[in-house]
Parts: sequence; C-alpha cells; structure tokens
Amino acid sequence: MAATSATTLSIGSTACVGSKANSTFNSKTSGLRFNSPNCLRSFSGLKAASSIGCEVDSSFVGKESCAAIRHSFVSRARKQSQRSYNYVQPQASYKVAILGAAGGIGQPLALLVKMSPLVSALNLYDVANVKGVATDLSHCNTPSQVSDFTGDEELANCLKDVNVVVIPAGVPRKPGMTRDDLFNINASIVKNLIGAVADNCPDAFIHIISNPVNSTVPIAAEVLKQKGVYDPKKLFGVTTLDVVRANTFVAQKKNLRLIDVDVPVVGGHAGITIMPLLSKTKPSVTFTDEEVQELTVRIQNAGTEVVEAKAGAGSATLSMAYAAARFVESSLRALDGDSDVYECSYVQSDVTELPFFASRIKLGRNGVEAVIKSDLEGLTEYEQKALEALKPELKASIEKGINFVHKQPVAA
Ligand SMILES: NC(=O)c1ccc[n+]([C@@H]2O[C@H](COP(=O)([O-])OP(=O)(O)OC[C@H]3O[C@@H](n4cnc5c(N)ncnc54)[C@H](O)[C@@H]3O)[C@@H](O)[C@H]2O)c1
Ligand SMILES: O=C(O)C[C@H](O)C(=O)O
Repeated sequence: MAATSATTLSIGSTACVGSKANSTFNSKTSGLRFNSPNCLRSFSGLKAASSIGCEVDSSFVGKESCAAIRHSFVSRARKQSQRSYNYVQPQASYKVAILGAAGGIGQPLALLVKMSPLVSALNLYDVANVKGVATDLSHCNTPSQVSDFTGDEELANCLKDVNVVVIPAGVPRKPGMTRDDLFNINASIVKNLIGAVADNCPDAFIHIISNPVNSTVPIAAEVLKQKGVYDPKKLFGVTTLDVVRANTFVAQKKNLRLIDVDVPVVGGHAGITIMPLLSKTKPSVTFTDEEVQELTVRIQNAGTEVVEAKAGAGSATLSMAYAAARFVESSLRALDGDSDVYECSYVQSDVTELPFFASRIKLGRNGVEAVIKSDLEGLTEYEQKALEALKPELKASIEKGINFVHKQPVAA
C-alpha cells in the first residue's frame, strides 16, 4: 500500500456564505452570485446560500472545476432544502473506499469523490492498475488523502474505519448481453468483497453498483447475514443513474429546466424492472399516453443505448460515475447531519411483497430513515400494470442472488 498525501486546503471560508445566510442575506436575494472560489469550494456553504434563494453560478469560478462539477449536486440540495440550513462548517472527516477503482466507472468516480470537501481519506482498491490512478489523483489540491491498495492482501487495510464503501468491481455488458448475463462472474466478486467489508467495516454504508444489481444486493445481504453484521438500513443498490436519465429525458421532452426536474424511479435496475413514475414528476407535468410509453421505454433501455453506442467497449461509465458521486455526496451529507436528504435506491423493503425494491428513501446518519411508500399510491393504470409486470422478474433475480450464497456459504 502506498499513501500519497494531497495538499490540505482551507475550507474555513464556508463561514462567509453561512454567516450571510444567517444574517445579512436572511431574506430572498435571488440573483446573487458567489464568485469566491473559497466559498464555492464548500458544499454546505453553497447549500446555505441556495436555501435562501441565491443563484449559485459555477461559471463565475473560472478554473475552480470543483465547483463546476458540484454545481448540479448543489442544485439538488437547493431543491430539497426549502428551510434555512443550520450547519455551515463541513469537516473533511469521512473515509470513502472504492472497490474496482481502476475501472471505467471507478476512475471518474474517484475523481468526483476526490472533490468532496467532506472526504478526508479516499481509499482506492482494485486487483491491478490502481497505483497510477491514486498517484495521479493525489495531485489534486482537494482535502482528501488518496491511498492505493492492490489485491486480496491489501483489502482489509483499505476498508479499515471506512464510512462509505462503493463497489463498481466486476465486468460490464457487451452488446447483446443482459445484465443477468454478468451474474456468473460478478456474483462471486461481490460476495468476496462484501465478506471483507463485513470483517473490516461492518458499520459502513455499502453502495453496490456491480450488475446485476437486482441480484448483487441480495447476495450482499446474505453474506452480511451469514457474517452476523447485516444492517438493512446501510445496504444500497445504486439506481441513481436511472433517476439521472429520467430527469434528463423528461426535461428534454417537456422543455423544462434540468435542475427543476425530479422523477422517482422505482422497482429494480434491469429492463422492465426499471419503473419511472412519470405521474409523480416534479414539477407537475402532463404527458400524453405516447409520451409516457416513449419515455418509459427510453429510460428502461438507456443502459443498452450506451452499451450499443460503445460497441463492445463497455457500458455507461461517465454518467454512472456522476450518478454514483451524487449518491456518495448524499450519503455524506446524511452522515454529516443534513436531515433533508432523499434519493432513490434499491434497498430491503416492505413496500411490496418483494424483499428488495427500489424506492425513494430518506437518508439519515444511520442509513435509510424512511422508505417513501406513498410514491406507490395513486399510480396511473399504466404504472400499476408495469408494477405488476416487473414483480416476477425482480423476484427471480432476488432469489437467484440469495440461492447463490446459500449454496456457497461464507465463513462466519
Ligand atoms: N448500477 C448501475 O447503474 C451501473 C451502471 C453502469 C455499470 N454498472 C456495472 O458496474 C460494473 C463495472 O463497470 P465498469 O464499466 O467500471 O467495468 P470495468 O471493467 O471498466 O471496471 C471494473 C473494474 O473492476 C475491477 N475488478 C474486477 N474484479 C475485481 C475484484 N475482485 N476486486 C476489485 N476490483 C475488481 C477490474 O479490475 C476493473 O478495474 C459492471 O458490472 C457494470 O455492469 C452498473
Ligand atoms: O446497462 C448496463 O449494463 C450498465 C448499467 O446498468 C446501466 O444502466 O447503464
């Protein structure tokens, strides 16, 4: 293992935005723009500014790409937080590990996480090629210390005291494959990695990206149960990309501002199990039956759209890294005490008869604080049929994952 220390930046200037939020600018000051890079480096400061109605324009920060990329996360925070937001001093105090960090998703995800002011340590693990990625990243002048870990013997050290573990390890699809075709390889990878997570950081939030998510999350749950450390509130299948895509496609179709659009996507993460609830789109918008059909199919096939466009060179990596970074940032905000964090995720659930189901969830310090059941109330006939239609496939994928671990139990 090689630990490479990045320059630690001051983020104390958060207070400049925070104090304005609490005093001088305590009324709506729409149109105010922040052009101080130090202010913009602070997510919480931006959130405080945003929550009082200030426009935060990343174009004002020139070379501060950190702010530019975080801009859309901030826009979401602004949408979520209508009340005044009390904490103003983010501490770079959380440890994040990425397993599969040298891969197509892992590398851009590591870059985006490196930009978070909440992260103090970023541990990058892969079976090969991770040292160069970590050394490269460590030159970015953001707070976290980047460390690299290669191979089984370094995995335990990578996971020690980690708060959030993100797992994009595994093979991606090629044209003509389903996500389930990845099961034979990725099931074992996830099973082994989760065994190490259970042994070394059982309290961490676990974000599973590796496909087929509909099965790899139940696999992870079974391993954690066999290890005696399963906390269903802290195990997440990352379905954020489905929401990101739904928001993008709906905004384009209905000519809406991207930052305003929020479409819950429920069910699972494969084909017809991906179920956008277009009737619950915010802001409220009406769709013709043809638009519903077209948008639903596009959102469900968006992964395949990318796989085909990449023509054998893998599946979504950049948009996935963006989506995963958003979910990491949301988890860190929740861990840091923000009480207004909502995301969609595939989690243990009782909103349907299925043991796992993607829903909108409220995140808190201890993980899932609430599953928003009301999203499944008042569905349109189209959505109700889609919900019933997805259940057999999702059920089979869940059972496949559970059976896989039962046939090859892990050592306690
Ligand atoms: N949840 C989603 O929305 C979503 C979106 C896109 C891709 N994915 C999935 O994410 C996975 C990764 O995709 P990618 O494009 O980054 O693939 P990739 O092949 O580019 O990268 C995968 C990385 O995992 C590493 N790896 C393999 N076995 C490992 C192990 N045992 N321990 C640690 N690392 C290991 C590889 O060395 C590689 O660096 C795929 O399964 C893909 O289907 C999921
Ligand atoms: O489609 C894939 O195989 C990758 C991922 O699940 C996606 O939705 O892009």
